[in-house]
Amino acid sequence: MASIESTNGSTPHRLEATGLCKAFGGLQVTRDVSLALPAGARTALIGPNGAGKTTLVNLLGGVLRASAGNVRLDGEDVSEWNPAQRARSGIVRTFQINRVFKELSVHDNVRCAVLHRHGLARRVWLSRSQRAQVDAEVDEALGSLRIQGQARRITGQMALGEQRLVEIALALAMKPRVLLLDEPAAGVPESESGRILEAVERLPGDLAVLLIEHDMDLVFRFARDIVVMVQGAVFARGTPAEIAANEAVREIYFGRSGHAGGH
Ligand SMILES: Nc1ncnc2c1ncn2[C@@H]1O[C@H](COP(=O)(O)OP(=O)(O)OP(=O)(O)O)[C@@H](O)[C@H]1O
Repeated sequence: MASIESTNGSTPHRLEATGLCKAFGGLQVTRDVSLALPAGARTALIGPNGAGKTTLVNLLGGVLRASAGNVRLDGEDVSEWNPAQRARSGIVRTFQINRVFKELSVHDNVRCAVLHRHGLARRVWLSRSQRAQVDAEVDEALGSLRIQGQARRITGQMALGEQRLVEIALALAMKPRVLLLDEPAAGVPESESGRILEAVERLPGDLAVLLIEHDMDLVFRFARDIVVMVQGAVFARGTPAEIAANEAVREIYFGRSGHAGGH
């Protein structure tokens, strides 16, 4: 795709949301939110329960339509695109809940995603070169998370933390330009969350990643930028050090003696 320059003449951001608004009935849950993720972004979105994080991810991924504002991918306006169109173009998300096929092997789960991306999901027969290409892409997705050794395991028999890695592998098999990681550590026992952190730390360098997460250890170890949402609006943004030192964030979000101060 040709590079489309933003209005100030610079290279466009991978993902740029401008002035997003959303209401459910009379409840305004997204208030004029703007967010820019350059290539290689490692941004965490945090905020108390009900702050509007999931709604924002749904607006970025196309599950919800904004009542105002727009979303651009590498400069192209994708605001009217549905989730499938956005995913095919590179805005890929994982979900808080498990979306893997539990009865399939890890390899076959990821293979489904690769076939889907190539429009081959309904094909009964693949040529030898298509099979080789699909298998190579499955190996690449598993390899980038270092779970190629688990390829033959039945996904439903794996620990929850390992299943989350399979989910991230499914997302990587879609060849994302922007990855929206929705609470990858949710429900995962602490003993396994280290593996999730290792995996997200190894994501491809040029991928723009937005992590929504309540686990502050993961957030502060992963993020180079943090966006804090409160009541549907961006309350603060900055580096982890800036957010940790932000007294208003500590009071509103973490509580006076909150966790952020410890990092
Ligand atoms: N489909 C919906 N209809 C009505 N209200 C909704 C809907 N989805 C979300 N909300 C409301 O919008 C607000 C923001 O919810 P959202 O799930 O985006 O917050 P969140 O920051 O992701 O919370 P959590 O951290 O608990 O997941 C909440 O008050 C929620 O009740």
